[in-house]
Amino acid sequence: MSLRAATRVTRSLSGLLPRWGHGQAPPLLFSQQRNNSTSPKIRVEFNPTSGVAVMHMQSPPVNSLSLDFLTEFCIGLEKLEMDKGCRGLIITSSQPKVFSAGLDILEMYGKSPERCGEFWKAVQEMWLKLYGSDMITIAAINGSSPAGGCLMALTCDYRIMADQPRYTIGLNETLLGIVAPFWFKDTMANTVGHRTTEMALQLGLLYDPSEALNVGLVDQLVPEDQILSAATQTMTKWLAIPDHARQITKSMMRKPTIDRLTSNREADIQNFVNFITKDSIQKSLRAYLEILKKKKT
Ligand SMILES: CCCCCCCC/C=C\C/C=C/C(=O)SCCNC(=O)CCNC(=O)[C@H](O)C(C)(C)COP(=O)(O)OP(=O)(O)OC[C@H]1O[C@@H](n2cnc3c(N)ncnc32)[C@H](O)[C@@H]1OP(=O)(O)O
Repeated sequence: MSLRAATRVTRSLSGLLPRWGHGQAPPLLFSQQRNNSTSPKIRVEFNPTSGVAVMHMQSPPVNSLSLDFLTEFCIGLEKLEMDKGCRGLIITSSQPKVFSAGLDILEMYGKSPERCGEFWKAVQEMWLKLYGSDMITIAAINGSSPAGGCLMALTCDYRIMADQPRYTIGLNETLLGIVAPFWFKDTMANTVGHRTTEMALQLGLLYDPSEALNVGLVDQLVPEDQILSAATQTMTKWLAIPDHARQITKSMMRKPTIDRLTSNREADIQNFVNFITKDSIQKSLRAYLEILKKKKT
């Protein structure tokens, strides 16, 4: 059964699930240790001659955005941002078939409100740093990229996706019974327009590469083995533009969206915590996690 079809079963499944109290962790059925490995989740290669860095996401199995991952990502990004010699950043995945599976669902399931707040602050930080980056940012999407993974790609200046029909990309939050926050929605609308975003978000649409190119969610498709060379070629074109003019233009386009979150950060964290710790939402997340597990059997 496809994940999308399986997700439709969530509603009928949820009636069979046991209830648990607000803020109380249900029995741990899932491995909560997976992302606690101490090996680096991000590998950065910087070429001082070209001024371009390649960030490889290497957090098995699916580069899910855990608190540890996001912290490492932001530290890496900050270091590159402070290095005046670094003008461009390509983000890609070292994991087979997946760019990023989006937010780590285990960070949102059975966690205390304090921990959820800390996690959400890190998600905001990743978006603020990447969307507001002075560097030229290119996502080399060499695998599926749902929800938060799609957000990460949308936050870059340019998106190249591997032309592999089984890969999908989109903000599919509603399929999990959750809602894409306003700044996820704004980032998508800034890229593909209001109408496409409205429909995609309500239906939780996951696009294959050709559909994603058609709606403008990605800018270019290439065979998977050419993704880094295509990203490097595009980067060369962007590097030819004087930095200050490009950076001011980028800031002019993105500042109103960034300001909207910056001036509502605390309220946004509170909204997230209130929403995600609701019994009904925890129940949906649990059912979704079970579906992900069952997919294998
Ligand atoms: C009133 C308004 C209030 C607003 C409040 C805002 C609330 C909004 C909150 C949050 C927004 C949410 C954003 C998100 O990003 S949620 C995450 C969404 N992600 C997904 O739906 C992706 C799910 N995963 C997949 O579809 C697939 O795993 C895949 C296509 C990425 C890869 O497929 P495949 O290679 O076949 O791998 P498996 O499915 O077998 O997975 C391997 C392994 O990884 C686990 N896993 C997958 N995704 C996640 C994840 N996102 N988080 C944690 N773990 C994940 C999966 O369970 C398997 O685990 P294993 O069995 O232990 O190996």
